[in-house]
Amino acid sequence: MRAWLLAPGDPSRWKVASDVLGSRGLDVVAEASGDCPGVLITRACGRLPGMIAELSDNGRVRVVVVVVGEPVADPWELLGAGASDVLPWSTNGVETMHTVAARIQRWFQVDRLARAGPVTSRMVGRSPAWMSALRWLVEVARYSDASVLVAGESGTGKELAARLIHALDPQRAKGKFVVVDCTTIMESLSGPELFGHERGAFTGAHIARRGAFGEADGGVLFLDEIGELPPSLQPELLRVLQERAFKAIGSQKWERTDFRLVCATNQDLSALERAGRFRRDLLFRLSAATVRLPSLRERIDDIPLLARHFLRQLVADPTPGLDPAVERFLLSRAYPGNVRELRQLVTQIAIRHVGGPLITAGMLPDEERVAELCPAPRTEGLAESVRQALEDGLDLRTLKSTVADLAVSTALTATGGNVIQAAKRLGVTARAVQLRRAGEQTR
Ligand SMILES: Nc1ncnc2c1ncn2[C@@H]1O[C@H](COP(=O)(O)OP(=O)(O)OP(=O)(O)O)[C@@H](O)[C@H]1O
Repeated sequence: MRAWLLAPGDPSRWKVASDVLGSRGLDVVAEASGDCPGVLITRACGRLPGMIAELSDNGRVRVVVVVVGEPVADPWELLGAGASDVLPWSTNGVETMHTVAARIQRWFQVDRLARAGPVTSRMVGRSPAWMSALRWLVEVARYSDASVLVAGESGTGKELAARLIHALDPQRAKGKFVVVDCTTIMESLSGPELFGHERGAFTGAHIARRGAFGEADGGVLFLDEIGELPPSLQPELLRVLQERAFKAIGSQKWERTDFRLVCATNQDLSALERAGRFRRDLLFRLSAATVRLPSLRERIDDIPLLARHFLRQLVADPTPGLDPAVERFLLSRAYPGNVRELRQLVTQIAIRHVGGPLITAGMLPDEERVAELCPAPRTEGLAESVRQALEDGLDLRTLKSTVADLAVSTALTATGGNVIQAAKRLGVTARAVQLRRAGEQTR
């Protein structure tokens, strides 16, 4: 376990810190490196956010910042710049450095699980956006018992993530994983799916049934589409979470239950809360830890990897490879349905494969092939914007430059800030992207 340690202009603190880290089994190097986590010990100053952004490669490398002297006024600024944690240097630093060492050791454990665990390997991906979500997921699942809110667009793998939390939770893995889709819960019957019911509790209740709260005892209760939970059931859920007990419908008896709650949503729950459609106290309770799964747009590097993974599942040995043209095609598509949509597309392609070592362009579904052969750029919206801009008096030069700025910033957002990928998408050099971005920032 290697970690770098910097304490600019402060050799005595560097020595104390390196002794503690060394005593905890960390191999300390005195030069920053992108290959391992690091520690920066420094006084707070205006240049600190910039330094952190550089050392952490904008959050890709984990860096603990230990601040000497006055506490930093705004630790959020440092976290925003990419620091993984910000701690004050205690009187002699020893205590602080033990905390730092424990944190770094935890990261190594998390990384090992995220990279190579038999459970995590079900979730495919290696892009920075994906790895950072996965690491956080593993950390939350393994080292806490908190309720987790998994947020992300449709098809990004939220249910898979919830199953991963169950499998990685040392306390709950042996218990059940109980799924309830909140869109199917009926308000009028006060949620028999959740509470269960006694025989004869309502018309049609011919036999007693156990509900999800009882079934999930000792395991994980996964509430999918939590934003759709009927308002009348929201205080009831909160009560069960607080009291860890519930009554089945038609029963007078309290039943104890102890489950871990994992919820998923593709909606903005804070917006629902502001609109009065979701209880604030419940929202706080559910989102003790929030894991946001990236869309496929934010992890396009993972597309070939995912496509091969699905092909392996669908076509038995020998699994065909992807012709470069097919790979290019897969990379060029938009996937509003995210990983699920990619999976469906690969399934359609696999059906057309009748043998041979490669998936070729001819195996793409017909409409996909047509789109590939005669790409028809969608320009209706663009034409309207250009008309509007000309009406507003913009000349061609300004218009061209504005469109180029927009294209670069959109491509950068879509690739999670990856200049090389953005350049590939735009068909220009990485330097051109950097220059335009720098131009934008100085304007
Ligand atoms: N990282 C991944 N690796 C492998 N398969 C994945 C990954 N993410 C998603 N999938 C697959 O994509 C499909 C959709 O995943 P899942 O149902 O978990 O998404 P979701 O976000 O819960 O969707 P929805 O919002 O529509 O409920 C599933 O077949 C799942 O196995």
